[in-house]
Amino acid sequence: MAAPRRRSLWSCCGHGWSWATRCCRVPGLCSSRTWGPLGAWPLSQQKRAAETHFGFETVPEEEKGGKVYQVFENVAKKYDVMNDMMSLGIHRVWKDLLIWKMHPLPGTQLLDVAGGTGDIAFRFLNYVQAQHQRKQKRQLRAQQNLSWEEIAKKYQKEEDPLGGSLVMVCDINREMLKVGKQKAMDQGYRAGLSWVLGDAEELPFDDDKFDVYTIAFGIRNVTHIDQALQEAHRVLKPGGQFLCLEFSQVDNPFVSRFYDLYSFQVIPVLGEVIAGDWKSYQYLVESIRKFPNQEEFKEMIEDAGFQKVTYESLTKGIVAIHSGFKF
Ligand SMILES: COc1cc(O)cc(C/C=C(\C)CC/C=C(\C)CC/C=C(\C)CC/C=C(\C)CC/C=C(\C)CC/C=C(\C)CC/C=C(\C)CC/C=C(\C)CC/C=C(\C)CCC=C(C)C)c1O
Ligand SMILES: C[S@@+](CC[C@H](N)C(=O)[O-])C[C@H]1O[C@@H](n2cnc3c(N)ncnc32)[C@H](O)[C@@H]1O
Repeated sequence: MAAPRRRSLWSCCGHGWSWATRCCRVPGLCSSRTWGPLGAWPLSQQKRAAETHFGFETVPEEEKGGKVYQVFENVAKKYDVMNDMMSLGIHRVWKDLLIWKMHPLPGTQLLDVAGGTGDIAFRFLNYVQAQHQRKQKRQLRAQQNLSWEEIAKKYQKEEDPLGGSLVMVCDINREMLKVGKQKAMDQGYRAGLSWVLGDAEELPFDDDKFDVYTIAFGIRNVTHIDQALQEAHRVLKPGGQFLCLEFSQVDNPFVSRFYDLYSFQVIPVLGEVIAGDWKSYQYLVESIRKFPNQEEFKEMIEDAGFQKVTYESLTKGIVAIHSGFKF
């Protein structure tokens, strides 16, 4: 069932993200004439203008999307190098673990929301390709009368090295997708990969379409997390899996002290030195603190209709992988 559309005071023009050429959430960029000033709405509705957080700042809900957009527009070009520097490469291990947990089989249709510069998508493609090759080799070895040369020939003839797997990277930010597409070209990823501009809160896909939905370090930035979770549930096929990799709550007071020190004293400095952007990295560490802990987020996933919801904390709870199923 499709989730109902929300209506905000500064309502989106309704273009939808699948074809909009401008970001409706960035103030001043939306070309639609359907945007209206607050005064155009009845007073009773104006009073209900909800507030949310943007890091430690309190902002009207309608402003958060634009601010988040600007953060990722600013950091897009330095995003990958920043992640390696800030995490000393640990983010790569966390992302690998997400794919191992998914254990996708050839033929899997994956939707990677807030996919940014494609790290999850590329790992998925590597994994399914390796799985498919292993499967082929096993099948061919079973035909014992074939020589190794014949096996090699058959193996080379195979047209789809992914065994029908597909990954759709969906992100709200044009600049992040641009960097991702360039990376894909440079690294030779072409087959089985598509890029779509879209909002996690209003996904431009039909119901029951994907086997797996992933969101890595993305959901923390979404204004209405409950809405994004409902959308995840809607687009998954029955039996489909939801997987989320996100910062979480550190479970050890000693680690927590150093973690805070490193987060607040080192990360923004690195942001300034490497990306020339202190504020975006200040937002990163603040947004981590505002995100629900492992148990609270588990409940939110259950509230969206997912079943068998579990989580695994990694690196003392610095991040967690949550999993759930649509039945
Ligand atoms: C704008 O929004 C964003 C921008 C982005 O570029 C990325 C994201 C989303 C994030 C990712 C895709 C993941 C990659 C990014 C990060 C991991 C950065 C966020 C980092 C933190 C929240 C801090 C925690 C970092 C780590 C666990 C990575 C490893 C770092 C260290 C071990 C620190 C080493 C640092 C030094 C030696 C420098 C000196 C340190 C100090 C003066 C402070 C004292 C610190 C320590 C003694 C060590 C720190 C200890 C810990 C952090 C605990 C680790 C515990 C265990 C391993 C058990 C995005 O949204
Ligand atoms: C920290 S990056 C994560 C990128 C990638 N998943 C990774 O693990 O490296 C967060 C991404 O979330 C995207 N994002 C933020 N709000 C979004 C929304 N409402 N819908 C879709 N993507 C969103 C940003 O544009 C950004 O690319």
